[in-house]
Amino acid sequence: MNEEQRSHLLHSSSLFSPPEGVKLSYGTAGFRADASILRSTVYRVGILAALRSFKTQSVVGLMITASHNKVSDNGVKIVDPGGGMLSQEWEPFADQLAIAQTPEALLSLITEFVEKEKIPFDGVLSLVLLGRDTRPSGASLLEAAVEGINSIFGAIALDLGILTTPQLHWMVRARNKGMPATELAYFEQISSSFRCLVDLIPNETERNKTDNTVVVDGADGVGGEKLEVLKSMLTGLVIEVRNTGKGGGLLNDGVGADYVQKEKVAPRGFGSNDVGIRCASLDGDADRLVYFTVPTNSSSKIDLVDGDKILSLFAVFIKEQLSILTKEVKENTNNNSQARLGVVQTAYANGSSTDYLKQLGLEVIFTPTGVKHLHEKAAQFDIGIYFEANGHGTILFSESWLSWLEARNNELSLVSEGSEQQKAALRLLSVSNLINQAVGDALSCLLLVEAILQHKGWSIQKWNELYQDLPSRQLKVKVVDRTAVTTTNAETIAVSPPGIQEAIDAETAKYPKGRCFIRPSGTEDVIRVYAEASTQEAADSLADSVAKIVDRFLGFGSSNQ
Ligand SMILES: CC(=O)N[C@H]1[C@@H](OP(=O)(O)O)O[C@H](CO)[C@@H](O)[C@@H]1O
Ligand SMILES: [Mg+2]
Repeated sequence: MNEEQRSHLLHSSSLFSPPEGVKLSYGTAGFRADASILRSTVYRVGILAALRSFKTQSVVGLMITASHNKVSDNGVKIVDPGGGMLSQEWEPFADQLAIAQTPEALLSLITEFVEKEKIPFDGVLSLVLLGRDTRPSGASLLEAAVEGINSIFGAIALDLGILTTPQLHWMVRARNKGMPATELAYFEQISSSFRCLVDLIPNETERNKTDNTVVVDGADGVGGEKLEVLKSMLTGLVIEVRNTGKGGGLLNDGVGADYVQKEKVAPRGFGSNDVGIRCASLDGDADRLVYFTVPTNSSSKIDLVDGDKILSLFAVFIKEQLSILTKEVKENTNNNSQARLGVVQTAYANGSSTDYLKQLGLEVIFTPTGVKHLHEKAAQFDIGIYFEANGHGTILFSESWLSWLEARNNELSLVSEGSEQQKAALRLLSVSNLINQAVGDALSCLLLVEAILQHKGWSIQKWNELYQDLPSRQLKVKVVDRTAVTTTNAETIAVSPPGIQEAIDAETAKYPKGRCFIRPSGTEDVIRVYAEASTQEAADSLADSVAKIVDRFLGFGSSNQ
């Protein structure tokens, strides 16, 4: 870096001092905190994004959101060129940047890093696409990000305004593939592939049996707003959006997928008038989706249809279409077409869902929490389906398998246009266009769920009966230092503090079908406890006892203080 660049950086960073006494880290979803302390962090992530773009010689993204967290929080994360999360190798550098106390310290970190990573600056591209959710703090944080990007000579910031997180991921990926990357292109792609799937519904399906109306809770955030636009482009589906953010409701306040999934109650605006109706809920940045029904008008409790069940529905459909397609291939050619279909879950997946998926004959793999881990594993299959129980997930198709599928479809359209096999090929191609290949996307998942339910002629109740969830309970425990807990085996076993896993095991053994694990949250300053057992009372009691164990080992009254 030349002298001019160095002094520009020193000056620019002197306007963004880090908050005192706060140590933020680039967790499962980037940096997140109370919005009032985030300006310097966001500025620095702007610098990081510009460097990432120079390094990869590609377009990257920067998203300002705190997803399902409360409206006064905000956050920032980088989207890598492929549309996925920032490479994990760069996360430690993000942490160091965020805590550098002075402009000089910041400059020396950057200089060192640029040399170590051999980041090229001369005459090459650096473009960062920026998006933000509807939080009021978003506009000023976005300015800080732009300042950060502009502090690196040659880097260009392009503000795309208010977007869902998955839209930004999609646009970064599309742009790097040389495809149209506008919001309109996004809406057109997902609405037209939905239409293809609906057009391919078998005639024998009693279409009228499925109600084609779904009522969606928009969490009073960006998802509700975007769904209003998308719904006008759809045929064959009626979407009623509530909690759009326009009616004065507060973002994520008693609404949204996280609330619905964790509390298992109906969001604001849903109740006794909705008994039996198919309802869905998005989170604050529309990268999570859950479904639910209100079973009776006597309580606010709901029947939750979570991410595990969305995964199962997708798996059933994909497996079915693959078997139609490859049956033909096996009979007529030697083509090595057998797609490797795999499923990726985390320890939060309901035990019944895993049993069900294994019964279907699928390969099920577990990873630690956080999309980046799931995504990476799913990408190793020809078709990899991943979901977190909370409703974040997608289906990834490998490039090589998609090329095979396209060729096969062309072949079939010549020799047996309109055959069952060709329809299966077309359906799989449509799924690959509909479903976001970059990241979990509530809007595209909603359309895929709706298309599959129509295809199968299933009600939400029928779908929910694929298997019955084991009762579960999740709790959070505040501790002195959550980093004292380290885990292994996809987070199912606590390695430290010593003795805690033995205590958890002893407690779990008391409960039939008991399963319990703890882990430090990557987005909140808490230890999470998850328990499953044969009855709700037992799951509650197991979670409670283990929360007490956590408190005994690590709480404010413990000797670790
Ligand atoms: C139990 C749970 O729901 N954890 C969530 C939550 O992470 P934590 O690391 O548990 O705070 O937020 C992540 C980002 O949205 C999401 O990927 C993850 O699944
Ligand atoms: Mg989210």
